[in-house]
Amino acid sequence: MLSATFQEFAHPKTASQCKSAIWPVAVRPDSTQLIRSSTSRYPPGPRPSLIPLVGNLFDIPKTQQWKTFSDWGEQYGDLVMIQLMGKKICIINTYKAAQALLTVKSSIYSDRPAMPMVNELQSYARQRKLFDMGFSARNTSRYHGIINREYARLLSLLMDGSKYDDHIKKSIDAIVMMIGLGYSIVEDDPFVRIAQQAQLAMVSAARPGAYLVDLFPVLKYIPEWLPGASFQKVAREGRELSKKLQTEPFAWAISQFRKGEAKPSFFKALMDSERRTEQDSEHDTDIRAVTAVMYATAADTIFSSVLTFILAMLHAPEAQKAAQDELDRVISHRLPGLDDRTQLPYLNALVKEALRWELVIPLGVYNGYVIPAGTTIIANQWGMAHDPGTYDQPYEFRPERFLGNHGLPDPASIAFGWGKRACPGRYLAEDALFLFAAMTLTCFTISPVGKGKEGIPPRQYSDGLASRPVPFPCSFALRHPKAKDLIDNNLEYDFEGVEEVGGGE
Ligand code: HEM
Repeated sequence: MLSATFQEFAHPKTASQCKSAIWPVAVRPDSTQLIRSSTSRYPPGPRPSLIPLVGNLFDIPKTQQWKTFSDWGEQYGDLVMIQLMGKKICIINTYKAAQALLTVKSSIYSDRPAMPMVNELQSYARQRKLFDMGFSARNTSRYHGIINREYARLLSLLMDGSKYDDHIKKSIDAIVMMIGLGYSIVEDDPFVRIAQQAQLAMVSAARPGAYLVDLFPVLKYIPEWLPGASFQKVAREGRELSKKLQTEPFAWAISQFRKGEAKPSFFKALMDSERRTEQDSEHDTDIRAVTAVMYATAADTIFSSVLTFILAMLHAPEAQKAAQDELDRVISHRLPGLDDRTQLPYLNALVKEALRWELVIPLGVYNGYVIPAGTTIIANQWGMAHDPGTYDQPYEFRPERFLGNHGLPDPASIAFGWGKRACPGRYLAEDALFLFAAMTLTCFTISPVGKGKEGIPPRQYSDGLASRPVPFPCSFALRHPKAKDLIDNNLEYDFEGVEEVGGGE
């Protein structure tokens, strides 16, 4: 059954679509010739090297691999097969194929963790259920008060105009630590520092293909002093950081809980849950791991999506203006909240477009794929979001594409991954991005610092599992005197009434 689906996508584009235009084919003089016949059960792809085991190693660029994968997609079709060290890797470049292979058929994945380097840091498969419970749409809405309060403070800091990215990063750290543990961060916070280090180790460890151990789990048994086994060192350091991340903040949270002083949070919801008994050490181990994963994954991803939103506002001032007009029309006398979302269709479309325009996680890696046995799957999320066959003029920032009955895939269904391994923090991420956009656009105009087209910062993104814009200057200018009043009045507003976060779902 699956092979039928696989075969459905495992053919190249028609001759007219296919740049090489020689399907089925054997020979072209460059390294990207098609090498398989139409009767092959595998999709086509660039020709692997004749040197044993090297495969397509030298065809894969060291940075921004997703762009090369998209070029291959145009050349070979929805699915592209490459080889590394004798191992087959299938790249999915279109939403349609990803839906069929990764979502509809997601039950065929093994539960086996995808990447040993990452899983050294976050072996929490058993704990996924707790995550899903804590961050269901309903439970996430109980954290809205925390996000509101922090953003209200952030607006007043953005008025000073400088170091906007520092202010935003701290605000998101504060949100994540409060939601995760009920913890208020301080200047140069020690827990935030550990979370950042662990996150960095995880991100560099998870760069697809960065470490062969991702493809050959057996390599993890090689001692780290052997030449070429530097991944062992990274994994060891990652394990140490992971341990620190799991123990230090948790010890603080437990002491608060025992004193009866724990604030509503993900941690407290799990501690209060009916599943836990006083002597339940297994459940406590799960809570420790899962809260650590939460603050290691949430802050940087939300930060990246917010930076992309800001960069997009510099590239598409007319979209910014349209969202501001909508906000002024619908809510004029107060700051917007998440409850206003249904009244703000244009802003909703703008946030979707920000998730599509650049991807926080450009590539997803999946293992345990059954057919062909042992194939590693790379979901080229970036390629899917920029596929002109799905989104017209994909490099343009055009929220209008998501207005009315557009029939387009929701970018969230690409940006947050697939099937069983899809992002459990999706609702929190979307809410945090939406509220950031709504509050900042109500109060500020976001503009480039420089003049003219040259003043607009380029769309340059970092590499790694999670990508973000390289730092760029911009200005937040108050839109009108009333905006300052809105900000000042909200600082006095008491958002303390954050609801208890219940277990429930
Ligand atoms: C805009 C922000 C975010 C984006 C775009 C994003 C995207 C993703 C994607 C694509 C995956 C799947 C990775 C894979 O292919 O294996 C993922 C996994 C994950 N995300 Fe997010 N994420 C975001 C925010 C968050 C937040 C706020 C949290 C925590 C509350 C979170 C927690 C996780 C966890 C724990 C996983 C691993 C899930 C598993 O393997 O079962 N993410 N995320």
